[in-house]
Amino acid sequence: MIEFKSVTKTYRDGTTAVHDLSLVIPSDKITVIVGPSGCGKTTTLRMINRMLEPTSGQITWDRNPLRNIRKTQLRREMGYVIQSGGLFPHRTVLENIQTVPHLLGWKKDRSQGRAEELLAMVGLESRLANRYPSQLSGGQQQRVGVARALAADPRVLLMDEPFSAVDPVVRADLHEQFLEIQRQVGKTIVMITHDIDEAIKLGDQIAIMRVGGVLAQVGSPQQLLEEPVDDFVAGFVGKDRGYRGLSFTSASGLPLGSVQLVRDAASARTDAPVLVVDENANPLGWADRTRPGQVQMLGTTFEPDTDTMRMALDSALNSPVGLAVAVAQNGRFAGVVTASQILDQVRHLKASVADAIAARAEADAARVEAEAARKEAESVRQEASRIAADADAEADEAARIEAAIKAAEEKEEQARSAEQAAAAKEAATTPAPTPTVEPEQEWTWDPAAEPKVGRTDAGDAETGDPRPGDSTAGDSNAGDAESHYR
Ligand SMILES: Nc1ncnc2c1ncn2[C@@H]1O[C@H](COP(=O)(O)OP(=O)(O)OP(=O)(O)O)[C@@H](O)[C@H]1O
Repeated sequence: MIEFKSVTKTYRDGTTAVHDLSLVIPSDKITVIVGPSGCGKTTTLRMINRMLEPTSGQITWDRNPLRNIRKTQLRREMGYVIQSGGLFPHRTVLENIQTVPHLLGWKKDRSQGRAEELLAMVGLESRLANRYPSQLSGGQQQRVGVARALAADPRVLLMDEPFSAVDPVVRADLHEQFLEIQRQVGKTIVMITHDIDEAIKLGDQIAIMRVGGVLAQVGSPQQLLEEPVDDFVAGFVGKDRGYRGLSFTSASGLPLGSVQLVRDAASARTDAPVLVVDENANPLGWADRTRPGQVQMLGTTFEPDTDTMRMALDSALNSPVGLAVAVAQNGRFAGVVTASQILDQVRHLKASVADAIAARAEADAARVEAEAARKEAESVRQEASRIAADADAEADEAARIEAAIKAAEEKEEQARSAEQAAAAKEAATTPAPTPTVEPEQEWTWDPAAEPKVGRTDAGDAETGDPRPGDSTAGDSNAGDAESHYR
């Protein structure tokens, strides 16, 4: 697999030939790069064998950056075919084909054997082996170019407009041959063309580029025909893309009807179409209604299991009675179908394709929504775990503070105990202080306030309080008075 990752190529004069190209070229398949003149096709191709280096981005081959692979090694493992073959004019056909084996130091016998083998593979007669390129037709030169590119059995084949210099008939022939070779060798092929028909015919995958070196769409031929992403692609794949699209739809689901079969056209006795068949029920032609006993041409037949709707429609349109004749693999008559039945089927399939596309679009939208929801959930989860981490940190901090408070209280308690112990010690060693006598409170006597009952001259009977002015009180009861008024 070759992968372009956001590759841009800007030439020294400031021309951006390829802009931010991301493209996967799968192994063992044909990828065709197609687009109008100057859209960057050749620049893209030349970056694959490092004839040009990207200005930015990266190209990998089986996940290895191309930058890490030596150019000489790269070019041995990648065959390169250009317009008109690009053959060396002073070397014969065989010598041209042996170019890379010669560079690799193969023994003469081996490289000559390989060249002869390839000559046959590309459909050239051995008598052409010693001719020079100028003695070959354009198509023959092109075949030699392909043979030369395949000589050292490279893993990748890069082809820059390989079939553009030959006429349409030769080109169609070369296409068939090329597809047959690919069936045999199964290389990873990257081909450039500006011809969308060629791209549709040959490509497993087509990359359409627009001027400015921007990839417009990549997909299978059928995808491009049925689901062009925009007007540029729709315009590029052509106005008759609906009809061409039939080439990718199998004829297997067509409803097949029956007709009368006869061995002898003369035995046809009805105005309805009658098919003349041989002893194995292989169709021969239609009984001619206007000339009894004569057989009208059959036109083309189709095999529902292997042929396409386009072939079935061709068969119906070419039929003198308007019926396409379906045959089994062994050629036996299988049934008939009209052009309008074929078109009904096509409309039905198109509606299913449209439904499938709509369903896919809905599924894509749901996937995008689910992805957004997943991202949202992820960010909420991250936020929650951040909050939890903060809460943990706060709890740690609170525990630290609590421990500090406790430690401080313990210290205070210790200090208090130490103070008390010190005070007790001091008290034990200090003599007891002499009790101090408080000065007597001044007393004024208010005779009006004195109660009238229970009073004796000796003092207050109830309280025992001495009367002020009692001259003996201060002398004989001095201790009691002190404790009383204190
Ligand atoms: N060496 C160069 N220096 C400056 N600009 C270049 C150089 N080579 C190509 N270009 C420009 O880069 C752009 C892409 O060229 P490129 O040859 O890759 O396109 P292309 O699609 O292969 O064209 P075409 O189909 O005509 O061969 C064009 O505008 C071309 O003029």
